[in-house]
Amino acid sequence: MASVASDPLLSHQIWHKNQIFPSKNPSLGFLPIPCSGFCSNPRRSVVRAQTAVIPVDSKGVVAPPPFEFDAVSEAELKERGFLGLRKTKLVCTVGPACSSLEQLERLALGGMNVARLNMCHNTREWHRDVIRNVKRLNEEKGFCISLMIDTEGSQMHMVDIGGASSIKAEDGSMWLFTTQKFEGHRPFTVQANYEGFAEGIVVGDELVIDGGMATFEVVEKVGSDLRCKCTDPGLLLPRAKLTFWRDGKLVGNNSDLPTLSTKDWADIDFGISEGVDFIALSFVKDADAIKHLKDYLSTRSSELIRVLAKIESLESLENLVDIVEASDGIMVARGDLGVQIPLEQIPAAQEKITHICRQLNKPVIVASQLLESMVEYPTPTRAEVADVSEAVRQYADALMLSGESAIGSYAEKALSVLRMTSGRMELWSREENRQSLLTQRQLAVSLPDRIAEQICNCAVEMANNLGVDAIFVYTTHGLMASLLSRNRPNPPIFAFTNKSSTRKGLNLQWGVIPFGIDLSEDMEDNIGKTFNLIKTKGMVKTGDVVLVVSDITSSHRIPVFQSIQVRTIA
Ligand SMILES: Nc1ncnc2c1ncn2[C@@H]1O[C@H](COP(=O)(O)OP(=O)(O)O)[C@@H](O)[C@H]1O
Ligand SMILES: C=C(OP(=O)(O)O)C(=O)O
Ligand SMILES: [K+]
Ligand SMILES: [Mg+2]
Repeated sequence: MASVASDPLLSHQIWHKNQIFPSKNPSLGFLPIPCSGFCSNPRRSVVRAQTAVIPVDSKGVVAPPPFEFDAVSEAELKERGFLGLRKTKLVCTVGPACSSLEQLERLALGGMNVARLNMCHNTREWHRDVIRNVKRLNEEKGFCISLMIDTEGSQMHMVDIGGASSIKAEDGSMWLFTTQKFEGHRPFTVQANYEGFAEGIVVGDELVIDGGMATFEVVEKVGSDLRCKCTDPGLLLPRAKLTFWRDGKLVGNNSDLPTLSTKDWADIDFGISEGVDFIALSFVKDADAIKHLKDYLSTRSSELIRVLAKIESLESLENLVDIVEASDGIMVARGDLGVQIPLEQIPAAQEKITHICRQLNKPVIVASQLLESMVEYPTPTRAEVADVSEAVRQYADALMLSGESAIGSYAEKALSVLRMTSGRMELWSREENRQSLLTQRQLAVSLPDRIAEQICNCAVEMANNLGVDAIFVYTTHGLMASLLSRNRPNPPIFAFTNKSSTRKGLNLQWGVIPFGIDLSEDMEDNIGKTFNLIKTKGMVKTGDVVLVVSDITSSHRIPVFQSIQVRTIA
């Protein structure tokens, strides 16, 4: 079994500055683990990952790999032991600052599990190149990075401001908010993107820019335009969001805007044709849009594409449980949520959303402004580190970088802050045995599903009590793996699946390391085969103790449907 002393996280109780921050002393590394292999800058890499060997036959034809694993998890396991494996998953938004093959590779080595493409920005051709780069890295270098597209959605916002990066609105200044189209910039005039933006708005209403960057009062309606006086000075940024408030409540026409615009559907078709793994739906209002998109995907794509609902509007909060039930996962999109609800309500909303997701067994991503200052600066604020820690303490499945990776100067470093901070908080939660404090409501209704759920709950209790090194689960659609993950066990969950979409989907789930492998009907055969492969790769060794959970039909001679076994690696 992995001893405490062999676990770098456990044996180094004191947070060492050089784990995140580059030392001024060049002899002290950026990270505790030196880099070898294909990373060019040793100060920037996290783990040694070896290039996967793709079998090629005598005619040069590439054979399907018999066993797909994640080179980064493999390296992390060898370096840090079972308990040192990171459980919280990391999502990076890919933008111009990190889109080259080399930059993506560095993010992959830094622990990126999912690459997110925000379809609000850039062209489809640009996104296609990124998708192909990520797939190439997966194939050639043995990474397991899933791909997510995030729809633009419909929202009221200002259009560009004639190329300016911002405009100052002074206290008491008068402005026209208009739907007229014009090129360039006109003083004290702002173009809104949506013709009906002023419908239902009355004199005296408050117009808030970007959730509080500046505030105006509506003083006159001029046709479909609004004349407004600045009451709280501030900055207007390109595409700044517009919301109207009356008596402390949101008013206006956002709800008339479709969840999926024509452009969104075209982006979704693009995602299907490029074979993405997740589609994140912006400004979801209710479960209907999710169901509609899932139906559409089931007829258009042979592989399962998972649909994530972004909770970023008042309406989505009102229909939260239905939305969580209908979707394959959730993103707490705090950027726009902070435009639609008062900022001080976001922490409670986040905690509630993460809790409901765990109860309903859906993965949840906490997103936006986690390390916002790192877009410009090489160190995070203490408050940002505390925010990241809080999301990990709440057992969110994943954390997301937005501008920090898309346009920031310190993408890899921001990723390493997420990695080190989450590792630290996971260790603390284990030491405090915090997962046992969380009671779970029963999910399943049918007897087979209830059995699966109970097996997973018991398996995790056993795994924690026995202190096993790892949990192995054999799963076709990922249900058993996700039910194990839901219990947030101490040991890592190695999930073996024969479906590529299951492997990429499980990538977003807390504590799950997915492997691709051919599974047979014979469970003993599967167990023997995976033990051998994992041992050959040096990921387990003789004497390691593994708790094995399976839900795949065994051979006709021994029809085992679900089982828990504790095995020692021979
Ligand atoms: N594909 C891209 N091309 C260009 N810029 C991008 C891209 N993706 C993201 N960005 C930039 O990164 C910033 C942060 O990304 P994100 O949070 O996803 O978007 P937004 O700020 O629009 O909500 C964006 O404001 C945008 O400036
Ligand atoms: C993640 C978010 O969505 P987007 O970046 O697409 O606005 C958000 O609003 O927090
Ligand atoms: K978006
Ligand atoms: Mg948003």
